[in-house]
Amino acid sequence: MTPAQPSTTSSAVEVRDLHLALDRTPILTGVDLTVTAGEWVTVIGPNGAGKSTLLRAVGGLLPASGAVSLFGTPIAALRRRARARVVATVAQSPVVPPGMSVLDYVLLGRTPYIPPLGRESTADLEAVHEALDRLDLAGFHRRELATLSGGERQRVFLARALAQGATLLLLDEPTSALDIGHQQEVLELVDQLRRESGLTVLATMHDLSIAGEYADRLVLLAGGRVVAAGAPREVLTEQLLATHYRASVRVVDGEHGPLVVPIRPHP
Ligand SMILES: Nc1ncnc2c1ncn2[C@@H]1O[C@H](COP(=O)(O)OP(=O)(O)OP(=O)(O)O)[C@@H](O)[C@H]1O
Repeated sequence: MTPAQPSTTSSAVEVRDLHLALDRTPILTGVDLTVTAGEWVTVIGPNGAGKSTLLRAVGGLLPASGAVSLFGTPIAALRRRARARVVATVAQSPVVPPGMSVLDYVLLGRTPYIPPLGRESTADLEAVHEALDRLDLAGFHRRELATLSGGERQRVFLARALAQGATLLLLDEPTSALDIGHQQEVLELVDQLRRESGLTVLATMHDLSIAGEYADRLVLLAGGRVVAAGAPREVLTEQLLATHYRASVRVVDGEHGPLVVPIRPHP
């Protein structure tokens, strides 16, 4: 099967009336979501809202009823290798194979390009080293992944996704373990790739100010349903955040979008 290409349609992700249950518990109910090619959409929402589950369904990692299409092709019609060339996922806590080096882990991102029973090519190794360089990880390639700090490991997970060369990145809280400097570095890099290579980004985030600064649109998920969607200014309102997060916040104007400041409710 020919991998879906972003040029065939302007819609990168199309989710219609998605219903998903885990262990017979409904987790997502009637979710609609569209991400245009080249767009950055971030799903926000309180703990347990269903954000990770939604990303996993979009990546074809969980069966769901309703329709999920990537670049105009129903996800069920994309075979595993074809899908891996289109979409790369950075999960919240990926499984780390014991004893695996950073290089071998990032090389897993090249699996869709390596023939069955074949070996990696020079181009595969170049892609791996380029991804490591871009994530400030040059020199780490021989290290055992398990010995890295949480933030270093999170950058390795992202390096694997970049090495995969997919046109759609699904990032589940990609900066949760990063210090503020590496947070900015990683998000700026993703944004740069988006501008240079037309990458499409669907992310989840808990830091609402950062979510609003980088995303074109935000989708607020609560109780497995979309309760608000639109430009950051439309979604990051004190009222919506009070209702759905039960949080006391002030929203102030920032240079690149609204900034959400938590205010202690009962000083
Ligand atoms: N196998 C399962 N069986 C039943 N419920 C599950 C199962 N896996 C996940 N859930 C529940 O699904 C809900 C949504 O989980 P999910 O991880 O998608 O939420 P989230 O919005 O990403 O949360 P967080 O912000 O805490 O990471 C949670 O209430 C979780 O407990």
